[in-house]
Amino acid sequence: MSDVTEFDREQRAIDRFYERLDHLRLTLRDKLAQVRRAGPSGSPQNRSERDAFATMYEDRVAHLESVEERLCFGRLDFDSGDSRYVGRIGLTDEGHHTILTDWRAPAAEPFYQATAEQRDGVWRRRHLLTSSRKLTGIEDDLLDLEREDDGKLAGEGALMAALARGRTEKMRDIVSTIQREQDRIIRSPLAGALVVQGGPGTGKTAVALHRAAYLLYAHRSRLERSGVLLVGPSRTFLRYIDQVLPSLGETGVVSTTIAGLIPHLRATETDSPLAAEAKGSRQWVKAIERAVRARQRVPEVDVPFDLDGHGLVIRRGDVSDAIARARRTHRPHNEARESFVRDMLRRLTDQYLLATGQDLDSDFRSLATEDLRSHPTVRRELNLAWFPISAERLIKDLFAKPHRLAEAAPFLSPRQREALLRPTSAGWSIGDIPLLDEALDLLGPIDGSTERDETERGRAAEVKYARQVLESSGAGAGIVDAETLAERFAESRGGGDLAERAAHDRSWVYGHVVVDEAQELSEMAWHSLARRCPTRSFTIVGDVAQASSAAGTRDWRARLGAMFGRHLHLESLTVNYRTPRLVSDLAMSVARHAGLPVSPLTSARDVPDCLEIQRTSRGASLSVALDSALTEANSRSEGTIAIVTLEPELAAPWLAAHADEFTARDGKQRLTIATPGQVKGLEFDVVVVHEPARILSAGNGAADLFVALSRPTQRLIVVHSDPLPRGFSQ
Ligand SMILES: Nc1ncnc2c1ncn2[C@@H]1O[C@H](COP(=O)(O)OP(=O)(O)OP(=O)(O)O)[C@@H](O)[C@H]1O
Repeated sequence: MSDVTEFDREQRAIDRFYERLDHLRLTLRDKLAQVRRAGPSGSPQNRSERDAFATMYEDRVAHLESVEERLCFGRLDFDSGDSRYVGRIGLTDEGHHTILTDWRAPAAEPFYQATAEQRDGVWRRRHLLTSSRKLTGIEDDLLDLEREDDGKLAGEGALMAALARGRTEKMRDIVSTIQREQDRIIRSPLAGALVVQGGPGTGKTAVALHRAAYLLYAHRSRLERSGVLLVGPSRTFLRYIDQVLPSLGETGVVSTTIAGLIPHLRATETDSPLAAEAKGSRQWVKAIERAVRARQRVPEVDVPFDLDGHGLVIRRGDVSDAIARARRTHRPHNEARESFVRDMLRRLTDQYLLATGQDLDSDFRSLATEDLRSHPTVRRELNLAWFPISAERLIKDLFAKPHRLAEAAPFLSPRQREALLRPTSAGWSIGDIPLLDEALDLLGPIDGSTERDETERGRAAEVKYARQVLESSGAGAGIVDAETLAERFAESRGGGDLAERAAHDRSWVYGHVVVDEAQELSEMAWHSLARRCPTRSFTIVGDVAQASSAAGTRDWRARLGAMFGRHLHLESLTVNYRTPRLVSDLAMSVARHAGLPVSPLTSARDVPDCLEIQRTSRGASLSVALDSALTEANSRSEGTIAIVTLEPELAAPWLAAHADEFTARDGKQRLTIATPGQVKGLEFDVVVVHEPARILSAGNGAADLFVALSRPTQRLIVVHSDPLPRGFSQ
């Protein structure tokens, strides 16, 4: 279907979209220039207003810049004779008629959903392949002629071209080739928790990111202000995916790791599997509460002391009452301490005034209270009764002092307790982060200031101010509402954009949370995330067969059932878009032999010569693996290569000596040498797996080997001197 006239006609349509895009860009740039030309003069209100509009225009220009590639990628032809073009964004002509439909709009849905069985009035789906602004190919799915298309891939040519492309260090969007089963997940309702289980390469990450973009489009007013939180397994992974959402025109997503949930801390240590499992239990919610309560203590006996020659007593009964009253405020420990101290000082002041024969409302009352506040015995005893403490100190003490751990966490076995003990000087691990998070919530900041209240007060003030600006100037009418303008004001005052501010505010409440590689999360990590999204609107993607953390899960319902109840929905993805069939079958065979709970998986494509197994003599396998990577680099001008080994540090000197040979034309490194844990979620054109049997027998064995074997998009090379694990030949 690519005769010249048809081709020309489509090229003309594409030209028109770019013309319109250029026009929009120009208009916005003009507006931006006008705002900037106004310069830094005028009242502070005028300046803020101008800054706010400038930032908004800049954002919109950036958005329009980001849709340059594959602006339009599809067309739908209906039985009615109508046709509709589908692209990255929606465009209208001068008369405000839609000429290009945003891929996320309901009108674009048939582009991804229509089949010969269920055509939705579509007789032809056309894929437009472009390079820069030029049409390079047309591919048609004729739906009214096709039957029996179950399992068929939509736009197979376009899809295969996308899958065969060499990889870079950044993931790309898949907007033009989203498949039906993926689209259904992307467009699922916002409410509830959607869990997507799928084997390696089934597009879980891609789907999760496109779903975030879809939700921001379909529920813009709800999500724009609260934002979306994206949780990934590592910083490397977050860097790998960081271009996808901007290329879909979305920037309101905060990405982080579990370790990054507490911005000022770094998790540098690795827990033993026993410690990781022990720290993951949800029972820590109660344990931390007990640990906090242990810092609220009634003295064993009454404590007498003397003030100005008058004998006074810190009575156990008073302390006990004051503790109970302070607890009833339901404030965090460090904040409620103020109530406790105030209450105790009031009681002691009464005692003092009575002892000195003065009225309880004497003028000396406040002086007496101050004397009591600074009395060494009173200070010591009140501190002991209600100890101000930071979250870091609370958790460090728990793991350094066996009696504290035993008191707070009686559910731990002696072996687990032993595995958790460590000196206070030790660094943090990922497993500590949710415990610290819980402690921060129960303790509050140590100086007693309420960060959350301040943030909220600040935000309300911004909105009020923005409303006044809009009312007084009328400038924003129809373009921006007060809340959006308030966000801009906050930005122009150096507060950073929404994503930035949310990322630095532990108490930020998100409208939706997307979790990738979710099988790794412990119960406590889920508890931390639930706090950040009380509406429990989640997209959760992962593969239980790839779970390598001892605190991770192999059963979604068992792990998440209590948290989401009947709002938990399970979906699955079954087509592997990454790995060539032979390699995928090998990875699955090894995983099955190792007893992993693998999901059904079929590969989308075959690639000739995609598997090589090299046996070497003992001691030579690492150098053979390195040489193989070099041979691959020399034989292909582009694409990425990884060596997956338990000993990446041994290869470092070799890599330093050969760095040039792995440098791509654009100066980027093409070779990665990493452990299986470090390549989780990533993919490379060529993967060299070094000594699979050793990977299998190490800590997280089977899952790690499954991850390693399922990373390549083109070719897998296995280098070994130890015998191969079961499942390699069958
Ligand atoms: N519909 C599609 N069109 C084009 N490419 C796709 C499509 N679906 C997935 N892919 C590609 O397949 C590869 C694997 O996708 P992705 O990384 O999202 O898989 P995954 O399920 O998260 O894998 P893993 O569990 O191994 O982390 C990526 O390169 C992705 O772009």
